[in-house]
Amino acid sequence: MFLVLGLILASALFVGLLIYQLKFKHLIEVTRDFGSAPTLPVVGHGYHFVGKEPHELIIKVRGFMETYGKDYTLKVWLGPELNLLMGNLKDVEVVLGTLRFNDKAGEYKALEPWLKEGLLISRGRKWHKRRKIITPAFHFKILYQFVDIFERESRVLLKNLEREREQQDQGGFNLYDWINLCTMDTICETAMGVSINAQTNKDSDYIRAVKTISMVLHKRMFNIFYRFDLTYMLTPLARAERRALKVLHSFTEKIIVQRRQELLRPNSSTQSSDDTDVGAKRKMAFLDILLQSKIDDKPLTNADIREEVDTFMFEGHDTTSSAIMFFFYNIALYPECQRKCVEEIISVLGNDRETPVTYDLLNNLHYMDLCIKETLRMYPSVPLLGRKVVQECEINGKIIPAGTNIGISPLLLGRREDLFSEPNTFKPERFDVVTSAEKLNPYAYIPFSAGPRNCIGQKFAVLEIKAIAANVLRHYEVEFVGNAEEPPVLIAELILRTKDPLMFKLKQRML
Ligand code: HEM
Repeated sequence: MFLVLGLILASALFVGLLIYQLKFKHLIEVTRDFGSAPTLPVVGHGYHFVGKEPHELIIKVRGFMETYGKDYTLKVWLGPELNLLMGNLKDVEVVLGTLRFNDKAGEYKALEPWLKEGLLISRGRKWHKRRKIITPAFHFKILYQFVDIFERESRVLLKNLEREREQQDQGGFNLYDWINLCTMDTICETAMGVSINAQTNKDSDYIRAVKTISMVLHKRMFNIFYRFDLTYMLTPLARAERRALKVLHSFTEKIIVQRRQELLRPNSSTQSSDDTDVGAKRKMAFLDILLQSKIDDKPLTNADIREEVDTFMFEGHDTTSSAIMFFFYNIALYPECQRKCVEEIISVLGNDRETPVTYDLLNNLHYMDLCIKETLRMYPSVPLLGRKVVQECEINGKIIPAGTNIGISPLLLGRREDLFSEPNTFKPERFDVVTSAEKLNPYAYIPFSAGPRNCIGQKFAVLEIKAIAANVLRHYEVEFVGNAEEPPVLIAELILRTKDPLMFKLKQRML
């Protein structure tokens, strides 16, 4: 009996050692010199994070980087998974500035059921070909006509805000929810050419499904029980996700089929005759461009198009609403900046609040540009970028083993004192290339990432933020309700959030 038990134990030990020898010994050896917090066998650094609230994680990781990071590099073992947080700008440049690190880290996996292999997650040749055909969809001619949609949807937002203003009490109200519905309407119309009227019907199946997916992404990120597919699949949350996905996918699919049929009709209003005509006709949605695109001489299938349209829906609304909310938060805290924004809006758009914003007018809002840049430095909508190392490689003399997840944080970089003076103070002028003495390293300021895999929607996003912010500021003085001395407690999900909603009060502005 004891002999059998002994043999089983010895075999288990032998297998364990063999796995260690084959898989981990090399990893441990080559990464020995990286900075690291105290670690335990098997769980690695995992025990530091167990039982922590989502908002405590940023504080913990930032503290580890400050205490244990070497050359702004920190090693974090989560069980058998090796993660490297990188903050050395030369390393950041290698990772983001080249196509060697084109694969996304494990964190993005939770998005796959919805986005499949859309541009954000795809890699290699597929990513390259898709990026090439999607790039013209962000041509200025296309963006030009989208400003009409930004204008129209921000007017609906104003109606909702006016109702809130009339009812608001001392506690103010949660501005984010309304902005989020507005950006949802905007992206739906620009991506698919249809309106879901989220701002007037926030209980539609589609909106509820998007909210469910956001909740799923949050839980999968922070709850260890939901992290592994095998255990996750059996939970009620996974069932809720499957139901939501059915709603989201069938909605996009239906629109694609309809638009395809419309485009086949002779004299279709969105049909363009040649490549250069992209956007020349009115109301060309991203979807129309994808329907007319070819890869290797073949048109894209409905499934191909769906993953890209769904990617726009995901990347194109929470990111911008997070940025708009933090923009209002900052200019509410710094009334002088709010005053300058309004002064500029009046000088560019005039005194008549009904004058619609246009592409050219928005491009003349230079001070607002600086405020948006500074907002995204302090509160980048995407707080962490992740890449997977496919083959062992060297980055500036550091050996990085295959399988490592590399994390680069626009949030941590944006708050570094050695990169930005007074990093916790809102100073839009630092981005003024004419007057500012601060020299900016392009890899220190990366809210839209950098290099070939940067945000394809950057210009779209800035135009939309400006359109919404300008229309709101023309009508209202924005006031933050809360303790202005205490910075908001942040949660670094896929999109940056605050632990508690930021509350605002609006006052009618006298022009
Ligand atoms: C303030 C708003 C926005 C911010 C801060 C932002 C930021 C980012 C960042 C940091 C990435 C790189 C992600 C990574 O490497 O993991 C990215 C990628 C992407 N963004 Fe944005 N984004 C914004 C708005 C938008 C909008 C409005 C759209 C579409 C209409 C969009 C579409 C995309 C797409 C498709 C990608 C993937 C690009 C690729 O991998 O080739 N984004 N964005």
